Amino acid sequence: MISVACLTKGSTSDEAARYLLNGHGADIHYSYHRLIADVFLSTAEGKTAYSIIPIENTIDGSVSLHTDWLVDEVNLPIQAEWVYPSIQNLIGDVDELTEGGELAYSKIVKVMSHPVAMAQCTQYLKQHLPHAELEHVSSTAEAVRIVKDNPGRGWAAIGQVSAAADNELTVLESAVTDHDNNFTRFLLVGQEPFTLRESQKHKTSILITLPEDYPGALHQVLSAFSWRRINLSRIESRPTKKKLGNYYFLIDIEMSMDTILLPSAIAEIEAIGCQVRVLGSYPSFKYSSPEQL
Ligand SMILES: O=C(O)C(=O)Cc1ccccc1
Repeated sequence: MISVACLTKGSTSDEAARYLLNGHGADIHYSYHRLIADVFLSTAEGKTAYSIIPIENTIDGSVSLHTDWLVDEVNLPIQAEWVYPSIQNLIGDVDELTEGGELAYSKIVKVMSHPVAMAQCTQYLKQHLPHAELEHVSSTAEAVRIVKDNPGRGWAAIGQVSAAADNELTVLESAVTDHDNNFTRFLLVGQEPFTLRESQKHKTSILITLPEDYPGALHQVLSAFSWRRINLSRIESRPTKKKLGNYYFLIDIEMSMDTILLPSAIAEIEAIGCQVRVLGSYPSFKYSSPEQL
């Protein structure tokens, strides 16, 4: 049995998790949490083998809060990454929010969702629901549950079809996301390597803190990769939170730690006085169809 911690049942994370994990003959047990902090802590405290973390979005970029948790609060290696299309829908009570069989935008006074899902629907909300109050909650599934628990108030949620069904609500308008190619990158974190399926691609994520007294250190870091022709797929700076103006760099590398090249690049970077922390070396899965990665 593989135990997995995830945001609320019916959340985008839940659907993405099922896409990666189900259908491989393994017995998966999900434990659901309202807050991403509790998703992380479940595995950090050894209650579950893995946690599912949404980490980056096509529209919004990095989910900073989750990145910070991964870096500052827990020490859980990344064991897999995959992308999943996060298509959101407008959900509510069909009797309350329609008129003559048509969706009545004017009846909606408040829309609730997870901030990332809300950001994915910015244009839609501006165009159709400029009058509605927007409220961020801990997940799309939580938004749908709150709408269900507050009938007659003109509230709607942005979330997943399965959450609408679980709460006996209706998808009033489907695919309200502004862009069709809306993908979210998810991470599977935990102590054990992920072996459920084979991947074509492997990645390594590292965190680099530059020495303060070494001008041009970032340039040196990048050149350690470039002359070895090692491809980087992401570089992002985040404040260290220890001193104003101090940053670390999060770098995703399209190569496994099992190669000779990558450890030697890291050794070169350490030699100039950088601190390097490997966040994980892991298989990367590409979304290809609803059935298969
Ligand atoms: O709120 C959810 O359903 C989540 O799982 C977080 C999220 C929201 C939007 C895109 C990806 C993940």
